[in-house]
Parts: sequence; C-alpha cells; structure tokens
Amino acid sequence: MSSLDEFALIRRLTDGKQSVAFQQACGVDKGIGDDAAVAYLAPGCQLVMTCDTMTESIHFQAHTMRDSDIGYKAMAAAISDIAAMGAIPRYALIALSFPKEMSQHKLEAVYQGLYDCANRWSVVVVGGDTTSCIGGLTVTVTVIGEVQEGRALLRSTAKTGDVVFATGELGCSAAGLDYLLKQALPADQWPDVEDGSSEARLIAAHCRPQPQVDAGQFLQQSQVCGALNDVSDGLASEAWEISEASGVGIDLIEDRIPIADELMAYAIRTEKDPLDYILYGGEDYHLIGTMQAEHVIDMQIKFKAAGLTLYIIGYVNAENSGVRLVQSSGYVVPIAKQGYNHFGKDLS
Ligand SMILES: Nc1ncnc2c1ncn2[C@@H]1O[C@H](COP(=O)(O)OP(=O)(O)OP(=O)(O)O)[C@@H](O)[C@H]1O
Ligand SMILES: Cc1ncc(C[n+]2csc(CCOP(=O)(O)O)c2C)c(N)n1
Ligand SMILES: [Mg+2]
Ligand SMILES: [Mg+2]
Ligand SMILES: [Mg+2]
Repeated sequence: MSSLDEFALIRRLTDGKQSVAFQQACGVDKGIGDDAAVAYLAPGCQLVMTCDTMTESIHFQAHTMRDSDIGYKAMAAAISDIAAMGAIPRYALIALSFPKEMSQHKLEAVYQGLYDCANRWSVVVVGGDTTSCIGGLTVTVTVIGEVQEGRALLRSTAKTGDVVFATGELGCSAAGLDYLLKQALPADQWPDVEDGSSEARLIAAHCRPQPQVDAGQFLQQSQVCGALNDVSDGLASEAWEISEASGVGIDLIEDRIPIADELMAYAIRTEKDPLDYILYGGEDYHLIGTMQAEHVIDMQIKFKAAGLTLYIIGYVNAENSGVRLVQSSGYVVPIAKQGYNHFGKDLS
C-alpha cells in the first residue's frame, strides 16, 4: 500500500527526473505542476498526436514483464506511432490508474521504465493523470510530436509499383510472449542475454521494443516513402491497413521476409511456423511501408550507415486484391485480415 497521498505520490514519481534545463531546451514553458503543460511549437511544423494504453492481464502479466518493462513499453508503443508518421516525438503525458493497495515500489519501477524510454528518445514528460481503480494497473501514454508542415507519412499514400519494406525482423515479440506464458517464471529466473540465450533475445523484443524514430526520420526526409505504419498488431494487420487506406493490393514475398535466428530456433523447437508469429503476432514496433523502387539501394546504404536495416519484403500492385503471400513455391495465397484485435479475431 502506498504511504503517500495522490499529490505526494505524483511528486515522488516525477520530481527531478528530467532537468529544467533539458525541458527548456526542448521548448517546455510549463511542465508538470499546473492545470496543463505549455510548450512552444517549432515554426513551420505541425503537431502529431497519439496515445496508447497498456492494461494488466491484456498487455502484461506478472510473469511476462518486469514493472520497469511495463513503463518502458508503454512509452515505446506511443513513441512508435509518432515514428510511424515520420515525425519527431517531443512531449509525453502519462495517465496511471491502479488499485489503492498497489505498492509504491512497483509504481516507482514502472516510472523508471517510462523515463528510461522517454530519455532515450529525448521526450519530455510534461504531465499526466493519476486515479485509483478497481482491478489492475493501467498506463496510458500520450505522445505529442512534430513534423515539417505537410510532410507526415500516412497509411493512405502507397502507390502501385512501390516496393514494401520493413525496418527489422518481425515476430520475435510474439515468440517471446509465447515463451514467457508457457514458462510462467518470475523475472529473476528468465534466461540472460549475456549467456547467449536466444530466448533472452525474444524476451527483450517483447519487453523492450525499440521505436524506430531514426528510421521514420530518414524515410520522411528522403521524400521517396509512400505509406508508413508501425507494427503493433502484426504484419498482416498493418499491411491490410495500408492496402485499404491506399486502395491498392500488397503482395508479400515469403522468401524475402526476414526471420531472426532466435525466432527460427524457437519455431523449430516448438514446431510452429515462424511466419505465424510474423504475420499475426504483433508488438514488434518496427515500421512497414512502401517506397519507390528506384531509391531502394540508396536508402539501404543510408540505413546501413546509421546502423539500421531496411528489408524489401514485397510490392504494391494495382489490383483490388488485398494482401497476399507469394509463397516460396510460387503460389499466391490470400493473407487473412487478422491480427491482434481487442474485441474479436476478424478485423473486417
Ligand atoms: N477511443 C478512441 N477515440 C477516438 N479515437 C480513437 C480511439 N481509439 C482509437 N482512435 C483512433 O483510431 C485510429 C486507429 O487507432 P489504433 O489504436 O488502431 O492505431 P494504432 O495506435 O496504430 O494501433 P495500436 O493501438 O494497435 O497501437 C487512430 O487515429 C486513433 O487515434
Ligand atoms: C499477457 C499478454 N497476453 C497477450 C498479449 C498480446 N497482445 C496484447 S495487446 C497486443 C496488440 C498491441 O496492443 P494495442 O493494440 O492495444 O496497441 C498484443 C499482441 C500480451 N502482450 N500480453
Ligand atoms: Mg499504437
Ligand atoms: Mg500504429
Ligand atoms: Mg492494436
């Protein structure tokens, strides 16, 4: 049980976490402590705004994420949506609901994760809201970013002839979750990356996703990117969103979809198809999108120089064919409009 009242707790969680100098350098005029935060908007920029919720039992359980991971991932998921617009994340607001008996120690760990992620991407926490609730912990992170006027990257601008890309290997988060749910071990018994464990890499993908802000920036600045989306619900679901928003067909080429070694090893051991994790798993927070084919090599060189990856995994066609998979055998089969959906399996 927290020994602090609501206001003392907020101060405890937020006081001194980001220096005034850092906040001012980021354009914050008034941060935490008034009715609302006030910040400057850079000239020639538009606001980009998003929020994401993580709630106990649905997004995490005691044996699938450490407390600090909950905070880190809640912030990462929201920043990822800003990255997926080709924008720069600037400010965050954190809404927290938890039962009265939740320990202050746990909340402090959640906040450590929130700030670790915010600091990693130079995002200033400018406010939030704190309430009690019946049930588990819920964390909602709102992120406000900015992008040069008219330059946000949308889901609706894929063009026929574009290629489809992904900024990383997908499916690892879902495999990590599968492992964690089956093992049901406390975090101090999880395998360690230091030991070269492939399961540890899957766990890291699930617990500490890395929003692709730099990749989003390169894509925005290049002006060769068509559509862009981040992978929260699975490659199939996100590709369908682009296909429908843009009114184009998308063909994904099975042989071109990268499979991480640790995912392949896990899929072999559990006798699963790695493609199921990739297409229908979600929570990868990599970007998928489309770009003009003639600029691929240039962009791949640019990405590589920055320590990033850009995989070409398909192409856009003019047919009203939805999303399909060009199998290794040469057969072309429809990919179900399916992925993580909070209220049912079928997204249509
Ligand atoms: N309760 C809501 N009220 C108003 N708008 C909403 C609400 N929930 C979602 N939206 C809006 O619907 C659109 C799609 O939201 P969605 O949550 O699917 O996007 P996402 O963040 O990319 O996906 P995910 O939640 O899987 O990360 C966004 O524009 C979002 O702001
Ligand atoms: C314990 C537990 N069970 C299942 C899942 C899987 N899961 C939950 S929400 C989601 C999609 C992204 O969320 P949203 O659409 O809300 O942004 C996924 C893939 C999990 N993470 N933890
Ligand atoms: Mg989201
Ligand atoms: Mg998104
Ligand atoms: Mg979702």
